[in-house]
Amino acid sequence: MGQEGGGASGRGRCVGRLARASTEDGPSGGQFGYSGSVAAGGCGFLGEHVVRMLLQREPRLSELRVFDLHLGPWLEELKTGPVQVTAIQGDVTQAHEVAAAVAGAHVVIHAAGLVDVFGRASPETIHKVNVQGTKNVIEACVQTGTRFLVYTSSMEVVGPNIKGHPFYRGNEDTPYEAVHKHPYPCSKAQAERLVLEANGREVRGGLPLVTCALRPTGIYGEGHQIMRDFYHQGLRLGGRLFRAIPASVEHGRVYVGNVAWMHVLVARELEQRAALVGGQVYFCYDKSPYKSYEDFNMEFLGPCGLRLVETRLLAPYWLLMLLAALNALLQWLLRPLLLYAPLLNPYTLAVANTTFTVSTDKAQRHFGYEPLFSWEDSRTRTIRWVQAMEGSAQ
Ligand SMILES: NC(=O)c1ccc[n+]([C@@H]2O[C@H](COP(=O)([O-])OP(=O)(O)OC[C@H]3O[C@@H](n4cnc5c(N)ncnc54)[C@H](O)[C@@H]3O)[C@@H](O)[C@H]2O)c1
Ligand SMILES: CC(C)CCC[C@@H](C)[C@H]1CC[C@H]2[C@@H]3[C@H](O)C=C4C[C@@H](O)CC[C@]4(C)[C@H]3CC[C@]12C
Repeated sequence: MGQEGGGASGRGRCVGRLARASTEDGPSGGQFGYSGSVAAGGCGFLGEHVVRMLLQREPRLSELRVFDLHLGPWLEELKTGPVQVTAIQGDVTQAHEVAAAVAGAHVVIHAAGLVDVFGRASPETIHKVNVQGTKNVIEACVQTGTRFLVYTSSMEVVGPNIKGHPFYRGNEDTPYEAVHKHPYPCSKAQAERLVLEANGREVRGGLPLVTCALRPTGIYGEGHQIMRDFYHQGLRLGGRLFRAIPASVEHGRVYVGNVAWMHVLVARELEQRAALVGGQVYFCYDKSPYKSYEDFNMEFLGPCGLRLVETRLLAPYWLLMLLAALNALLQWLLRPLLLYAPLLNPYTLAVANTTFTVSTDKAQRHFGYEPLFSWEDSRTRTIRWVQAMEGSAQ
């Protein structure tokens, strides 16, 4: 009952209102009732938006458990509202901590993960967090009787592939040769498969588990670390960024508020539409324009005082490939001494240089998704966030 520690081991740390997080609670519908949710990874970039969206847009919610390895201080402000918010510091790789956090909840939104395409973490760690962590979430649902699971997958499950084939305005059924080598997309693909295969498994209490996976393209918005990095880099370079990738290479981007909304909506609809939505994948999309990665970033960084300098003649593609290879070599050589993980490496260059855009209405057809934020709103909110950043030129 109300144990500080949040988990059977006492390792997971509960802050805020204490809640029962023991695996003895029994199947959902128990103490926390129909409307208890778990947001795993709830303190990350996307996770924070999911948490806030659940509190704003899910009137039936009575309890929300925010489970994360690193808890954010902003959770404190949520504790005065009508919903019981319980912050649980825990690790998805620890099965007992996950089971304790999930027990008795109605639905789990699993957005915890290691997002690393820069070589910061080892392939083993990426696998452990993204694949073993997801296995633990699934097993926790099965053992404790939680019936509904929404998994944050990624466009990277599909591509871009190692051959650099473009995926142009594709949808969930578009044929594409998905071949991965990098640990991050490999881990996301494996985890997504596990989630989809778990659909229909019998959970404690005898009812079937209902799962689905959402595949965001590159998410942007308030809290986006790479946008922050580009902005600060631009400030250091005297208000300039240098174009590295041709403007003709298009990237699918989606606003974080719309990705969060899609998670909340599908979590709400999973029960009523289990037969249709269970076991399905959905790209996350909105009305953000198709542009190159750099031109898209300039939609926000431009109004904040940065300009994009054309350098195609100065930096031809072969030179970028050389620099990317050099960065990879330096990373390997320096590893025993320090972590060298620049944005440019052979993998990020290949992704940045391959068109990947989606055009679909599957989420609209299956569970009534419409973007909550227009492109104009998404742009304004992101610009305001950049302008408010420390060291801002504004
Ligand atoms: N950012 C994007 O553009 C993007 C695009 C597509 C999919 N995704 C997916 O969305 C999810 C969230 O990504 P994000 O961009 O918010 O990343 P993020 O790093 O900001 O958030 C991930 C959260 O997971 C938590 N976490 C990491 N390891 C954990 C562990 N062992 N136990 C518990 N919590 C742990 C982190 O502390 C963090 O709060 C990820 O699964 C990612 O693969 C992100
Ligand atoms: C030439 C370089 C300087 C350009 C650097 C840009 C590069 C760091 C960007 C370009 C595309 C970005 C990825 C893309 O938006 C989608 C995803 C999927 C998501 O699941 C994780 C993040 C990721 C891989 C983005 C990472 C940063 C990338 C590669």
